[in-house]
Order: sequence, then structure tokens, then C-alpha cells
Amino acid sequence: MTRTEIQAIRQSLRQHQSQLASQTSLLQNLFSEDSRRVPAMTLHCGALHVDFSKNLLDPPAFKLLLALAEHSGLDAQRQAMFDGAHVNNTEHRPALHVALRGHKPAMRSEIAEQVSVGLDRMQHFVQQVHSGEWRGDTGQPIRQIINIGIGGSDLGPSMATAALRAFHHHGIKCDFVSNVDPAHLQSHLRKADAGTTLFIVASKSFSTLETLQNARLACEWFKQQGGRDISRHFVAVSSNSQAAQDFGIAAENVFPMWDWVGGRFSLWSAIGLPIALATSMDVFRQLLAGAAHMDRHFLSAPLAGNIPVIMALLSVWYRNYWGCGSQAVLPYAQDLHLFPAFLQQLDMESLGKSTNRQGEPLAEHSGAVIWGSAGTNGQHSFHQLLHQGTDLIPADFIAIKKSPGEGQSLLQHQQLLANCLAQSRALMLGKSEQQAFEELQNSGHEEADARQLARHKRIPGNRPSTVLLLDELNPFNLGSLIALYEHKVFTQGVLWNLNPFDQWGVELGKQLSTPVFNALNDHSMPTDDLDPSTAALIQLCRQQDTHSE
Ligand SMILES: O=P(O)(O)OC[C@H]1OC(O)[C@H](O)[C@@H](O)[C@@H]1O
Repeated sequence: MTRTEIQAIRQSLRQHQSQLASQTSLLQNLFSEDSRRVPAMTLHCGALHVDFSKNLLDPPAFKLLLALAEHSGLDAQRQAMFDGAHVNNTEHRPALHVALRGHKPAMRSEIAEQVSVGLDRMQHFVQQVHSGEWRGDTGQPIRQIINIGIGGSDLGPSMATAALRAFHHHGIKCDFVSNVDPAHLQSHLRKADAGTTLFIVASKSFSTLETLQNARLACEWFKQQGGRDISRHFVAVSSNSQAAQDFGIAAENVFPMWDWVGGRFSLWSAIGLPIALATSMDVFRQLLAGAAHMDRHFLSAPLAGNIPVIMALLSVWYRNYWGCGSQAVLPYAQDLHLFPAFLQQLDMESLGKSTNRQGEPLAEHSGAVIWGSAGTNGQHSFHQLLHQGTDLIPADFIAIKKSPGEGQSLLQHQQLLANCLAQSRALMLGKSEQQAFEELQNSGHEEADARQLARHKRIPGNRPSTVLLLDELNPFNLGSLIALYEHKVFTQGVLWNLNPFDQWGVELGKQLSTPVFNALNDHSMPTDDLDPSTAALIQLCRQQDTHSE
């Protein structure tokens, strides 16, 4: 990496941004200056079409951002990740989620074999469950799956299972439990039948408190319901097979994963078992194939035509030069309603860092807050802030072209699409005070009243968005979409020179919860060594216990 050159590029980006920021109708000006802006800024990868044209980006800014990517060593670091080098430098590991979808890493030839064996085991198990060959301990087939896991062992599989609703296997219901709050598991157990329920205990480390506690509660419930043979109702997915066995899961029921897969990148491994059980192994393999398609695009497309790279460059552009502290992700598809929550972990756990790869403080802001929900619901709540709030918040709109239904459903789908495209357009166009005034006068308002109200109805516009259009929401396209965001996050890590594969910040909360838990459980335990606020709150909790006794 050439620090001086990077600093010079960053300085030019700052200067250029200040020129662009002075144009209040920059987006509309960019369209009038270049009639080819839309085709030039719309990229395609299989059935995914990405329209970048409504971004606050002109050709000089794009050129500077591409230079930033080149000087940051993106080519070499991308190759290093695909080859299996230790790109997770603080944990001394490769990050080889791409190997799970068929890429053969040059430095780790044994991995392709492990992946293939792992997939075959999944396939065999899914086939046994779906055919009814796998029986519970009362001789009944499995009808319900409850996945117990949290973070990467929950968000990816639950999101993909919901997204692939149209491909669900009839007769198998799949639920996900993550929160240590017993109410979460109990809400599912209340409706479950122990004889036909299969629990998947999903934990890469097999040491995560929430998952182990919920797994214990599930075992307790199973026994209370008269269940005898745990091995017919509990399987695990873990890279720590011994811990899973020590917990009581039969060795043959432990599906492997590996330390070279990061938790938030793990849905492609056996962590994706609930996806395959809820749909089919064929669907799961199509999901992998779609991701592999995006992997090839990321590896081979030139930077200027590389979708994940451009998305990452835009995120850096908005975060570092336009002062954007957050980014909205708005899937206009109910089946993708968990996508923003999945992305929150993928993006914020990866990029929420203040230290570079060398251990020095970062000179620039890194990861932004990622948030959003399924459209059109957001239009009736937080879109107000997107349109008229004081912050500039770039938005990714994700839309699906093909309606899954006909008749009235088709019409409603067109409404959904229309709303999506109209929101992206409204963010760009806004409404001038004059336009608002004329509309008010035309609708019969007195002039003074219209002038006053027009100030409130003015919408600045010039707010950026990207539209990602999928031909259809199917496993292949979903795989491509997820992999796109994975590579976007990786690229941002390169541009900020940080390690996107560790998560040390998460550890502190885990460490500190133990003494608090002990103090809550044992009232004789002194709390003087805790901070005054926590000590006082513990006292309050203890008093509450006394009152309810
Ligand atoms: O799969 P597990 O080992 O149980 O980990 C589950 C989750 O725990 C964490 O605290 C990490 O921050 C996540 O990255 C991880 O996905």
C-alpha cells in the first residue's frame, strides 16, 4: 500500500466533494449532462441488475474512488482471500466462505474435499428427514425443526429460510430461536410436539451462552414431554465437535464446520442445514451456485464494472466525504424482511472497527449504521426522515421483477414495484417550495396560507439511492445477492485497511456479564467492585426479588 498516494487521493476526493456538495440539484444535473448515464451506470450479473445512476457520483469522483481501490491493494487482497491466505490477521486464519460454494483455494487444497464431504452428509440427512426414514423416538417422522443459535448461527439461515418461502418443503415447519430470554424458546415449545420435533443446536464455537442455555432448556422440555432418545431429536453444527459431544449430542449427529469460516459468513456451511431442511438440498445447492456466480464476477470483472466494488466505493464515498453515518437497506419483498437484520451483523460486526490491520488508530470513519425494513411498511414510518430529515442517508432499494402470483396478487406486486421505484425517484427529485405552493393554490388554499404551508411541504431531493433489481426471488439469485453484500463488506475492509473478519468488541459484553450474573444469583455477593450504576441496578433487581417472594 502506498500511503502517500492514498493520502493524495483522499485529499482530492475531499476537494471534489465540496464542489459537488454546492450543487443542490446535483443528481438531476448529472442526468442532464450525460444522456448515457443510466446505461453506463447500470451493471448486470446474471439475473441481478444494479442501477447506480441515482448516486452523487460524477466521472471524476468515480475515477478517484477507483484509484483509491487500486492503491489500497484490492486486487492482491481479494486474491489472497480466495487463495486461503490468513486475511483474518488477528485470529491468524483464512476467511474461506468462497470455498463453501465451490472455489478451490490455491493454498488449502484439502478444503475442497472437506466441503464436498460435508455437503454429502447434509444431503443424506435431509433426504432421511424428508423421506420419513429418520424417525423420532416414538417412531414418528419429523415435522418441525427448531434451530437454536445466535448471531451468524441464526441470522443467515433464518433470513434465507424466510426468503425462500416459495420453495418450502411441504410438511416441515422451521423455527429459529436465538434470544437467551426463555420466552423466545417457550413461545415455540408451546406449539411443538416432542415426538415430531428436531432441534439443531448451531454454534461454531459451541461455547455461546445463549445457545447452550436454550439447548439445555430444550433438552429439559423434551424429557418433561416423555422424550427418551435425545439422539433422534438433537443434532448440532459446530467446529468444536468435542464440546457438542460433551454436551450430550451423539457424535454421528454433529455436522462439522471449520475455523476458516467466519460466523457471519457461515450460512453456506452446515449452519445452512435448516435452510436445506426447510426447502431441499437441491435448493441449497442452487443457493451456493448463485453465490459462486457472484464470486466469479467479483474476482474477474474489472474494478470499474465490478458490482460489489462499486457498492463499497459508494459506501466509503458517502461515509468519509459526505458525512453519512448510516445507510438504509430497503427490500421491497416481504420474504426478504429479515435481510436488513442479517446485513446488520454482516456489515456492522465486520466494519465496526477503529483500528487498522497494523493496530494503529484509523484516520477515517469506518462502518456506518445499517438499518431498514421491508417496503412499503417503511414508507409509513421512517421514510419521512429519509425525505425531509437533516441527515443524508443513502438507500439501497432491493426489488423483485417477477410476481410470484397472478390476478390480484400480480396487481399488488406491481404496486409494490411502483412504490419502490417511486421512492427512489422521490428521493432524487424532492419538491421545490414553488411546486408545493402551486399545488396548494390549485387545491384552493389562500395565498398566505399556501406560502406558509409550502415551506413545510418542500422536500430537498438530491438524495442518493441504488436500485438492485432481481428478475425473481429464487435460491440462485438470493445466493448472488448475499454474496454481493459479503464482497462489498470485504472491499470496504480493504479500503479502510481493517480486518473485517474479527469481532473483539463483542467479547467485552460476554466477559462482563458473568460477574453480574453471579451477583444477581447470589445476594450475599458484594457488589463494591462493580461500577456504582451497575451495583445500584443489581440492588434494585435483588429488592424486586424480595418483593415477589
Ligand atoms: O456460532 P457461535 O460460536 O455460537 O457464535 C455466534 C455469534 O457469537 C458472537 O458473539 C459473535 O459476535 C458472532 O460473530 C457469532 O456469529
